[in-house]
Amino acid sequence: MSLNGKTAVVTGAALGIGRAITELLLQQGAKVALLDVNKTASESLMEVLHKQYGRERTLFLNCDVESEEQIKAAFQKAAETFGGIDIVCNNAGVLNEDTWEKTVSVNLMGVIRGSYTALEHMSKLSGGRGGVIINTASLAGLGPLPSCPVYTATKHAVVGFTRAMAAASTASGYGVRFNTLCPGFVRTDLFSSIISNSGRFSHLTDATQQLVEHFGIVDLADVAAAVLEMVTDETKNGEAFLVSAKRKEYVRFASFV
Ligand SMILES: NC(=O)C1=CN([C@@H]2O[C@H](COP(=O)(O)OP(=O)(O)OC[C@H]3O[C@@H](n4cnc5c(N)ncnc54)[C@H](O)[C@@H]3O)[C@@H](O)[C@H]2O)C=CC1
Ligand SMILES: CCCCCC(=O)CC/C=C/C=C/C=C/[C@@H](O)[C@@H](O)CCCC(=O)O
Repeated sequence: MSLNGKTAVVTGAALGIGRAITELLLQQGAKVALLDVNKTASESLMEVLHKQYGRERTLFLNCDVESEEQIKAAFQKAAETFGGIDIVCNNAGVLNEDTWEKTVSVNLMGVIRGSYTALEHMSKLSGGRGGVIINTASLAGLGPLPSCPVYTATKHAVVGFTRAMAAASTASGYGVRFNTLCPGFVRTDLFSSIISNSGRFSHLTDATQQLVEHFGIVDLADVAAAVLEMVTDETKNGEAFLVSAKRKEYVRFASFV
């Protein structure tokens, strides 16, 4: 399915998974607003994207997802520039067990802030045309990563928040689908930071290495493809897509009703 005429916002778009998602959405025809705090990486990516896709289909906005003011201004600018918003990927995340309050602030509060701001533009109840929101959690949102308890907590919270928002959206008639991306290990800057950023749990690095060996390293292309599937398949709402090197599947959660 082509994304021609669709407009996307991706947070943490300059590097790693966010960059891969951005490039795939552009390949499929969407216009993309790239939100990131890393101005240097964003500007060098923008040079590449301008050459490949022209200047009209991309917009870089320097935006820290920890800031309500910056995120509101960035979404407003994206909506004005492209004429509305159809797809939002709340992807920005950090892993640091030392500065764990910041990990909660970016990974959880940033996703909540991004989702609520997105709804102001996308909900059919507030004049939007509906659409889809993909929140990046992790395999660590489904099971424990022992060297990173706070990171694990934020990712479990993203899964729970996104599933609840999907149900809330259906019950309220927002016309917006919500799905969670749960990648296994991906070779990015965040992945490389594990030893320096595990804080008081740095002695558990070997246990992480065992998990890496067990789950393998998943390709960025497979992660981005999972996002595209959840964006384009209109039957997907409230799903969590597990994408590791060995397993690619929608998660089955226990039902208590
Ligand atoms: N690399 C991995 O193994 C996995 C990563 N993830 C998640 O995927 C997402 C992306 O991670 P990676 O691409 O690996 O990381 P990365 O470190 O390569 O890229 C993260 C991007 O987010 C940006 N960013 C960080 N804080 C920000 C903030 N406050 N506001 C706006 N932008 C900000 C960075 O500047 C960077 O461009 C994160 O949510 C991460 O938790 C999930 C599973 C596995
Ligand atoms: C090494 C850097 C970390 C990179 C950041 C990540 O988000 C990587 C994600 C990897 C997390 C692994 C978590 C392991 C979970 C297991 O405990 C297992 O219980 C998960 C099982 C999930 C399932 O089968 O449903």
